[in-house]
Amino acid sequence: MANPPHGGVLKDLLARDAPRHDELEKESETLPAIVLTERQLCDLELILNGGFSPLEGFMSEEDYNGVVENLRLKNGALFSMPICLDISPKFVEALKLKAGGRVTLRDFRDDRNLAILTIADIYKPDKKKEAQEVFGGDPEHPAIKFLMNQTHELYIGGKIEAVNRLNHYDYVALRYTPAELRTHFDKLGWAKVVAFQTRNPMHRAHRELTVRAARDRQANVLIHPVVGLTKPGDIDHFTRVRVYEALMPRYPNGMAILGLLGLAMRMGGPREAIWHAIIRKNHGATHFIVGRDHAGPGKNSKGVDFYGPYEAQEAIEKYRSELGIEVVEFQQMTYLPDADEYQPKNTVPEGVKTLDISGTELRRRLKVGAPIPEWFSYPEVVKVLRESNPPRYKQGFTIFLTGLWNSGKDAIARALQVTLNQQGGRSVSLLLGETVRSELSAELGFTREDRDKNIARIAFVAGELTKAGAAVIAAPIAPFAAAREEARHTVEKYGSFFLIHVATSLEYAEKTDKRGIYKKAKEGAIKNFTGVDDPYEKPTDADLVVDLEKQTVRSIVHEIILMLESQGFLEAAT
Ligand SMILES: Nc1ncnc2c1ncn2[C@@H]1O[C@H](COP(=O)(O)OS(=O)(=O)O)[C@@H](OP(=O)(O)O)[C@H]1O
Repeated sequence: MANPPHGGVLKDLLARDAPRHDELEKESETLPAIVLTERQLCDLELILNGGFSPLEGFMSEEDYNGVVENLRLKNGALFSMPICLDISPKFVEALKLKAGGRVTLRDFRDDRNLAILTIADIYKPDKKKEAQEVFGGDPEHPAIKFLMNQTHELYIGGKIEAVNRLNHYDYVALRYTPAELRTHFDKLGWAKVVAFQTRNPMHRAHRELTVRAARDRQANVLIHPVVGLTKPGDIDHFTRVRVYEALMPRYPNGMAILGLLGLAMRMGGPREAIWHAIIRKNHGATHFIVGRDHAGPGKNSKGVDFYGPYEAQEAIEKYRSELGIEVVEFQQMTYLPDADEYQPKNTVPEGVKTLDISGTELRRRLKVGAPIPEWFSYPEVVKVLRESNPPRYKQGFTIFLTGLWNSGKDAIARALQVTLNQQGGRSVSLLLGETVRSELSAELGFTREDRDKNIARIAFVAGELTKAGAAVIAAPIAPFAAAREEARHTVEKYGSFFLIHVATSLEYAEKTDKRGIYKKAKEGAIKNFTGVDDPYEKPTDADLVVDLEKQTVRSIVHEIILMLESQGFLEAAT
């Protein structure tokens, strides 16, 4: 039998309310609705499926205060994390929400009604106290930043009736509800299950650690990674799940299974560790691995750790007797090259050689395509990570040429396009000013506002193409520094951006104008013409400055190619 849930009864609201589904669905259509955010959706899913048992809804004021102050619900049960539905006073007023009323909770992704909440109370939390008591009070803590900047002023508490489960479209088969996992453990005949929480890719050390935990306790293993919300900047869950799937065959057959948990983490260290243990208990695990700095957000900007390395383990220890899940303390594993094995760091005798690769070093190696040794990770895991972190020579980039009309930027752009096509390896997209103006921005004129919009559209397209691995060459006039900076910012979310100022002088651009455009502009036939009666703000942040009066198109293209090559974009690593 799987471990009994927290509080004794699995609060599987979906199963409980299934017989009343049609009636509840009908009612949900008639009620005012709150459209849930991504984080609220994650919380709701775990309330609906019993992952947060004994909760049956979002916390009312008494439960909330009890949890913040003493880690206890009103009924005395241990619970360490406030699970609250925040709402703005304006919204409460607009929908005339009040205690006793009923409100539908809706999914923002597909507008489906998921639940009905019967309002117990609407209250103003003491956010300062919550920040201090729950997360430790450092204003740089991500959960405190979220609480202060993104969480609305009021919380709305009340019990929930389930209408529909959340729809997922990724890794659906691996997302087990607590009830499903419990059934699965029973079917497999697993009496003892060690759960392993992670928000990172797993390597050989993690495999050794979990196997060791299983061996010590004569248990099986549940790899239970978080795929809801983790720390900003973490490796995306798509990559991670492919990593876990690649790793699973490395466990002895029948020893371990993989299940995904749609939790929104708070990075709350000690409080979060207790919460994680309760969630795993609800999913049927009997043992839970708690590591060094478990669910901690690392260091603040002054380099100070938000939590002590063993604070989480100490917090758990304090509640050990009532947790109902045995905590297995994580010993950091280290590699002993002479023995070709992993050992807990604290058991390695002095003088014995050990090897480690830090997360930062791993990211560096992935970025530059440097080797990752087999003692550290399995080739199939590294392959997945490399696919998601291709080396520079496989990454997309944007070359953004800015300059006056007839500065030569279009000629350079076209010559660069064919040069890169000749090189091969990437598709090359050319976004000339005139093409964009006719295909994307036909309705725009040449006011500053319209020009800014035009550049923002180019940046959006360039960003998407860069993300997809293309070489993008954009060549608008882009006379304003702020818009160029914004474009850099947009593209750099996905790849590299090079600003090239084609600094050919106005005199030269005018002298070589075979179409008589400058003449027309000077005569007033074209208004707001850049360089004539509209400004051009010279870039101060260009990655390269070129000038067609002093250089040929060929030499400029060569300069750009050399710049790309020097940064690893053109040469395949050996
Ligand atoms: N007032 C004014 N100022 C500047 N340019 C003008 C203006 N009116 C029209 N054109 C023609 O529009 C083309 C330049 O547009 P861009 O998209 O590169 O400009 S911007 O980056 O949005 O500022 C460029 O067209 P092409 O020669 O076809 O490239 C200009 O000739």
